[in-house]
Amino acid sequence: MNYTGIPQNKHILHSSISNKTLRDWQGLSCNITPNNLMYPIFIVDEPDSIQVIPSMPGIYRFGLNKLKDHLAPLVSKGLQSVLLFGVTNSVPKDENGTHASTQYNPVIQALPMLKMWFPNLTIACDVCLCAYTSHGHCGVLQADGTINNPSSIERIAQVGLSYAKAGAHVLAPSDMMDGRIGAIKQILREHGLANKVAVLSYTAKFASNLYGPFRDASKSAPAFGDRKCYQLPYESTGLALRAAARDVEEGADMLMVKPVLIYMDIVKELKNRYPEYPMFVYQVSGEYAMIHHAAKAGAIDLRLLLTEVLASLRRSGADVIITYFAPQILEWIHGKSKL
Ligand SMILES: NCC(=O)CCC(=O)O
Ligand SMILES: [Zn+2]
Ligand SMILES: [Zn+2]
Repeated sequence: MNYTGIPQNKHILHSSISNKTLRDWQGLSCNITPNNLMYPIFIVDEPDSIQVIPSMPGIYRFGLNKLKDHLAPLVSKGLQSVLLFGVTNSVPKDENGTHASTQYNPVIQALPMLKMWFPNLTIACDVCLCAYTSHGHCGVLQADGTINNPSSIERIAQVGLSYAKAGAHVLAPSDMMDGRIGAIKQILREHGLANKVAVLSYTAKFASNLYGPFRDASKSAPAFGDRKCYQLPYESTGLALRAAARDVEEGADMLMVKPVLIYMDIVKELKNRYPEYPMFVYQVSGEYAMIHHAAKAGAIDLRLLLTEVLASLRRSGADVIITYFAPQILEWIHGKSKL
């Protein structure tokens, strides 16, 4: 025995983790509740169909008449929020994405129904043109094929307004045009909706190789070129920070990093810089596919790995995780008090 006062026991860590409650106390800020989840949904313009998406096993495109049955069990398990994407098969596409803001847009049709069926569900709408433009780009183009930024943000603001008028609680512009947050905030103010509708900015949306399955799901692949002139280069922390400063300045209510698993340094940095803002992260289609296929091949255990991934996202600073795994996670939360 040594009673000299030298704190020999100070670095014994096992005492903090020797039972489950003790371990839980070490990570309470990483807990996952239904409030930490947002579920992306594809709504297709064929009211009675449920369409398989081959590149995203387990995820479907739902027609308007199939949405209620899909969502009701999830809402009863605690689902708090959804992120809506429209997918069009028969709606004519044009240069300006005209039907992104008309009744042809399946999201605009679905909003009043969803609000009636699920009055406590918070509904966010992805605001973009790419599913409605003939060229498949996220903005309006000039004759030489480059982005016309002023026309693009005018259209994006109009699309946002039409979702807001149809009942959206949150507008999430994913187009990555300069000035879109300010343009949306301005049009909401002009129509008396600024105090009712929040703006979740896809702040740091990187030009990633992880979006492939989504483009298949939403039929929004660009007809030519790529999105590198408006999405962020993945090497650039500097542009991600400038994008966040810009969006905060323009009045964004919530921030997002997308994709997430290979961008967690950015999540941490943005959360440290903007602790006042809820931090959203989007676990995108390619991340979903990688985890799904690894589990299917028997390389990893889906539940164990996903639990670890979710905890690590929370640890890095994420408040809300947008994930295609939401139904699965809710099922686990529902079956057990803690994930
Ligand atoms: N605005 C949404 C995307 O661009 C892609 C999301 C995904 O890959 O899941
Ligand atoms: Zn887009
Ligand atoms: Zn997008």
